[in-house]
Amino acid sequence: MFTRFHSFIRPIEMVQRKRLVQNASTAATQARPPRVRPSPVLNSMTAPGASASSNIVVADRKHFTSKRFADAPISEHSKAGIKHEFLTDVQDATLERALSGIDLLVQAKTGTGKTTAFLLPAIERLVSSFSASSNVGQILVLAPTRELALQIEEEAKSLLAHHPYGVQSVIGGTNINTEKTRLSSPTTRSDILIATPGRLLDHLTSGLTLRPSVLVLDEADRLLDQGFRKDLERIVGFLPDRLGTKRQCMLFSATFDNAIQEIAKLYLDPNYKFISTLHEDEINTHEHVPQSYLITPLERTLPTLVSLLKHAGPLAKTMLFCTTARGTAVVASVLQQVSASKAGPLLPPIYEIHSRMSQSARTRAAQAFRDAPEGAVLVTSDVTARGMDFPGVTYIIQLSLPTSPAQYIHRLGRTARAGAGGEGILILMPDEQFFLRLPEIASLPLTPYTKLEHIGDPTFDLDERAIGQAYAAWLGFYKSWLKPLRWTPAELVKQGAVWARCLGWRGVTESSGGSGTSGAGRGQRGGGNEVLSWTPPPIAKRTVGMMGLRGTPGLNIVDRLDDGDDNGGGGRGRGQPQQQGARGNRTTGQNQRRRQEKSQVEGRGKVITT
Ligand SMILES: Nc1ncnc2c1ncn2[C@@H]1O[C@H](COP(=O)(O)OP(=O)(O)OP(=O)(O)O)[C@@H](O)[C@H]1O
Repeated sequence: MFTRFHSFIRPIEMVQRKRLVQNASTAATQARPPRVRPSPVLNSMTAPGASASSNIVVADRKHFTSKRFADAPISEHSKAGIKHEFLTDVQDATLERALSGIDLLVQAKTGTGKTTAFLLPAIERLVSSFSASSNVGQILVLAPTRELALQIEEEAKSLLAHHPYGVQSVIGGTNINTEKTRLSSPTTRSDILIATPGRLLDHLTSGLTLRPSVLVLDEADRLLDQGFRKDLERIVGFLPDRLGTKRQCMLFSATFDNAIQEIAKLYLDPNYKFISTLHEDEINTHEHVPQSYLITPLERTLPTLVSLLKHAGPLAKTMLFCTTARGTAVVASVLQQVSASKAGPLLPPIYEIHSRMSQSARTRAAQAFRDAPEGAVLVTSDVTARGMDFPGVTYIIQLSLPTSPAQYIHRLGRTARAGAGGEGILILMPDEQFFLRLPEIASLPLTPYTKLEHIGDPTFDLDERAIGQAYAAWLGFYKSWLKPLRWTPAELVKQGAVWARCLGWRGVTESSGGSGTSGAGRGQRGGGNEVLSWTPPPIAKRTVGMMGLRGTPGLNIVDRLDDGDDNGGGGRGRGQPQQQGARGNRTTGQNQRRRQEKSQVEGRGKVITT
């Protein structure tokens, strides 16, 4: 479980943010214009409530200092590449220490400029050890998701615009041979290498040699949790000894969990510095972001969602987080249908992104949402929960339980970035309210949501197979939460049936004898003698076994699903993107890692495919 980090990491170097703010306000009257010149990104941001054409509303200047990049101890080439004027507090707190070459562990709120904070000193390291030929991966940056790796690559390109160095990324879901060609090309510089762990391992195991002088772990707590830990250990095993090469290591995140204490020792020099721009007792989200929760019965979830989107209006830029990849696909499909229906409310264009899509479809969706100046909804799994910097996001809706308090904070952090405003809404069903009482969440300024409009019951017609997949994914997700939910496996199955019905599963067979394996619901119809048997979506025996639900009443167990996918996966729901990807010549190991890279979140000890 996520906890504050300060209490156990030593040596701790807390940055006095108050002091920074004071300095900033004193200096503001002398050196600084009344309002900081907005960055290009800020220029495209619209605060909630403001129309897209209105000027930016800068909601929170707290994380900016009065120090200018123009005065920073960095090369002129770097200065020329920076699009910002003033350093944020995390950039200020880390720059000189990072330049000195010591190892750093850095915690700062979401959207406060951590990417520049690690890229800039790393680039300066290249400047001080200039080599006319490319030193592949002299700076190695690891990121947990492909989208984040691509985003960091873009930022590095921009910072390198006036330097002779180059940056490349290696990520899962793309053709590995093309990457190999790029990395070995004498004409392409790859001084900075941004990678997702699985794909980097593929390269290292097939002969790539790296001797990085700087290693950065972005979203370090995520990279060091169970899902990636083994890969990380193996990657470091391929690198030369840290002491021998004087490799600098920097770990960045907005959150850290207990596991990092042990892992940090493996990655950091004993004299590392811990830098936090959070105060000991400060809450870990932006205070100016209104955050509310809405409790709604499971069967009202989808109408509630439509109501929220309607209330947000056609100009809102919304990220809607769902629990699993399958769940994301099905919610996106529902919203697309509601949006297409003439009788339904006017909704902005709906995009979707999750790990069941091909990488090219993921990249296209991310780009389309990024480019949307206003009025767009990205229905997303946790693949975009961390680090993604989509400009102008005004609303974050979280549908059902986030996998942890840390994940709630990261998802919320997709809005209100770089001082802009935003709003967050968490939708829970009644049994999920325990989440609000978890200490890390109870301390946040979460208030009940009151502005819900009546929306009626939007109609939609989902592919039966898509419903079946979403149902199985739902059971898998909630199976790992049984204890706090106080559900028995039988209750879980009962609730799963409610979810399937909510998605439009009919599953009614009229017979006098019932359907054998199910018995999820039976009733009399019209006062006659006809027995009505309600059957939930079929679920493969093997999946039931893997979920530990063998013997639980109310399941419709079949030996195999018609599409031959025991895990309730593989098929496509109507309107869903194709799942083919650039597969190249993959080995079994690569395929395994590809699957692992897809499974982004460790939900309470279980890997959940997001
Ligand atoms: N000094 C600055 N002045 C103005 N804007 C900045 C500055 N530094 C970074 N930004 C902008 O702020 C936004 C957020 O930056 P970034 O993505 O690095 O945040 P982060 O702290 O890494 O967030 P997360 O924790 O979500 O990964 C980006 O659009 C970036 O261009």
